[in-house]
Amino acid sequence: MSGLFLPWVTRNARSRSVARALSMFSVKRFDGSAAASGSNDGAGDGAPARNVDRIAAINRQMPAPAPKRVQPVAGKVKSSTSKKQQATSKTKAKERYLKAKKERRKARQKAMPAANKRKKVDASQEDEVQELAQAAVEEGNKGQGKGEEVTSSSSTSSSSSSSSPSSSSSSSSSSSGSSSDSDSDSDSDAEGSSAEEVESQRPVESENKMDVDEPEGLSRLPAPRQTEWGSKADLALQGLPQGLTRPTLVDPELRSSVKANTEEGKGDLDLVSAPMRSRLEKLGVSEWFAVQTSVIPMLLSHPTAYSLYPSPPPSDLCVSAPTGSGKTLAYAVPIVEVLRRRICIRLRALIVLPTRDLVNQVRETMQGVCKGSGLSIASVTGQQSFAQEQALLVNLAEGQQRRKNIAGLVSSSATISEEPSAHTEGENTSKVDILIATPGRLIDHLDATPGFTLQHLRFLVIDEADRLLGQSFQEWLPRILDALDPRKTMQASKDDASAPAWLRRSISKTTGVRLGTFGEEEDRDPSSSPVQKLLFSATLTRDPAKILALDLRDARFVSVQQGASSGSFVSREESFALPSTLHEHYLVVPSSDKPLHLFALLRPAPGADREALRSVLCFTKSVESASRLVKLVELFEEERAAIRRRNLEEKEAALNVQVYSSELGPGQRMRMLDEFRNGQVDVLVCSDVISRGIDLPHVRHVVSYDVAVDMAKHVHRIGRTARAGKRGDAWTLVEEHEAWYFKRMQRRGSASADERLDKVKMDKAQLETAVYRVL
Ligand SMILES: Nc1ncnc2c1ncn2[C@@H]1O[C@H](COP(=O)(O)OP(=O)(O)OP(=O)(O)O)[C@@H](O)[C@H]1O
Repeated sequence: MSGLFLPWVTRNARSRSVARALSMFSVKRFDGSAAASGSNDGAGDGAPARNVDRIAAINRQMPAPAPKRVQPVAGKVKSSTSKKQQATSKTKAKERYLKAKKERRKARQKAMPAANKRKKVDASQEDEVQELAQAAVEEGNKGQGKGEEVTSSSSTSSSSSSSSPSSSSSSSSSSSGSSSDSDSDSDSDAEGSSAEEVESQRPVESENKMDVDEPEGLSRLPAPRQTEWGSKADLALQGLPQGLTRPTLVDPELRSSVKANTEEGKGDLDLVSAPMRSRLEKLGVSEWFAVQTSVIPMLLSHPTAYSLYPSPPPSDLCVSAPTGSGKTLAYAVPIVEVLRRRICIRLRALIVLPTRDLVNQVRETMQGVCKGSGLSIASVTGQQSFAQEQALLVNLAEGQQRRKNIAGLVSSSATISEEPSAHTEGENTSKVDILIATPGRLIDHLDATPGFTLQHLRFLVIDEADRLLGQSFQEWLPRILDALDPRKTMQASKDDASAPAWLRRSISKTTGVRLGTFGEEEDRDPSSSPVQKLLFSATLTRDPAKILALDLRDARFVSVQQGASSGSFVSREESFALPSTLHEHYLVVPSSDKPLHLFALLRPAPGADREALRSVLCFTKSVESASRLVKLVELFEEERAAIRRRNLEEKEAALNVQVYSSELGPGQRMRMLDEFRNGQVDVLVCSDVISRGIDLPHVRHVVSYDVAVDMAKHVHRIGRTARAGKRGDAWTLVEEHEAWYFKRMQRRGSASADERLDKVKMDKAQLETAVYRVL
């Protein structure tokens, strides 16, 4: 049944708000099964079975329909006359062929020596079978040439059917019926089956259907296959630096005290200064996490680590560590430790992040760590006007003023002609030591902010590197690399903290006095950039093309993952490590029952053996789905409250469910995150806009209402909980037709998927009770 048909909604006086909400979901269809169950259940309004169907009918509008494979129709329509003609012509051809074949064999046997005769008989029988099949095919092709339709050769003989392609398809078509039950497949394979077994369990129904109907003579194109990651050797061959093919593996359980190690001699982490330690302790950091324990010494123990223009420059570093494992401090602490010794302000550290929210978050962390160091920090994301950001970055007014003052001091003949333009790098008037930026806005400033330069950069951090390296807008990466290249910014490489280059030249010309420089500016090697590049992500992939584009120097790769200490790490090159405190559950559900399952998680039936989920971050596939889901949950809540009132049950607080989306203004987004942090919002529904990097320590549960499109996205989503060693639970609602793909994604994307994943089953009673209490 199609068209707008919602009899139960209009009949049910109690559900006027349901009808209102439904009209918002623009319900266009109410299919026969739901209507039938609504009218046949014989129960009054609010009967459980009927309500389940009603909700299912609402939800039918929510998920996008799964794409269907188009079945080829060629070769399907066959007239019975042509089939008979074909069968007759084939039989005759076969007879003719057999006769000729028999005669040939006899002649051969006569000519053969006696000893060989017995062996050859067997072989010739096999030949015969093959030639029979060949003859049948040839005959069929002749028929095709005459405009006859070709039928499957499986009908000709049992032996030939085993070798002909069409017969194999017919046998697989019979098996497709049994293999089509993807749900039962997903139910049964949770324990202990290998990745290969998963491959063999792939639902083959649609493929085999296509085989059955394919016209003979057309060879099928190979099925698309996902690119496999190469072995270490393969990666190395593709030009990946050696250091990246051999990761330094770090046990995620590794910890060390932030307090200075006074008893057992100096440890690597004792390189961290006392003021920094006390600062961290004030921030609640008493021990270093694994990624910090390994990365901080790597960055601070190099002989030239504290130099602003290290020569030789230290190695670049790529770090992959689970979500919530403390990667931000792993780079923030060494940066502040090195830069706190600087004398004059230059832009020395640039941290690039993919979103404004992440920039704000990292800026706050940096400000916390920097406090008392004298370093200045700024961020540019486009949230402020361009002019405001420029005013934060460079001190143009001061630079212009200085030029004016100097013009008065130095003789006019010597200075005015040499005075560089306001854009000259030599007149660096940076107001910040550390800049945190989104790539687009950074490029805008490189283009249009006079005096803004990256030539003094000591650290370039690319956080969420795999995501950023996948973005090419404004050619941000090559532009940054160009801005770092000293050969391209040579002109201003020897400026001075107190006197710009043009002034030094002018003064030495007129007075003969050579002005000194602060620090190591004079000694820096103009052919190589002092910048150390640091890449971080929980899902850092070593895609050679992207890595090579970064022009890394002697790069090393640190990977924090389970099994590293025991040596049991196997070379699953691109598998992602997950926090050990994360518990992952999934529910295989019919698409139409997804809201019911979510609601049953939020409002479990009385007596259910699990607690209601609160502090939930819920991911949907789009902003639109997020808004609709929020409306649906609100509707459930309204009805639930109404029933409780009528039943004189105790009043209970309604769930506060909100949408968080990029469509909200920056202020609204910040407010909403604050409310969520404070516990005012119970469920925050969002698309993948905050799946990466956002640190909301109180998030106890993550629900993937729609399955993530790939494992990397899944890892970032579920990584919003179980952070900093706390327990967290992730729940994924998997539609029946997605079950196989979900499991394959899990097994390919992370080791120990089978042990980790907990399959949750909700019986109908649990769902019905939940719904009964709603409507
Ligand atoms: N040594 C530590 N002791 C206690 N808390 C820490 C420590 N290091 C980091 N944290 C806290 O852990 C949380 C997660 O840190 P952070 O955001 O740096 O994780 P991450 O590895 O960058 O995660 P993601 O990959 O999701 O971005 C933060 O709240 C941070 O304050």
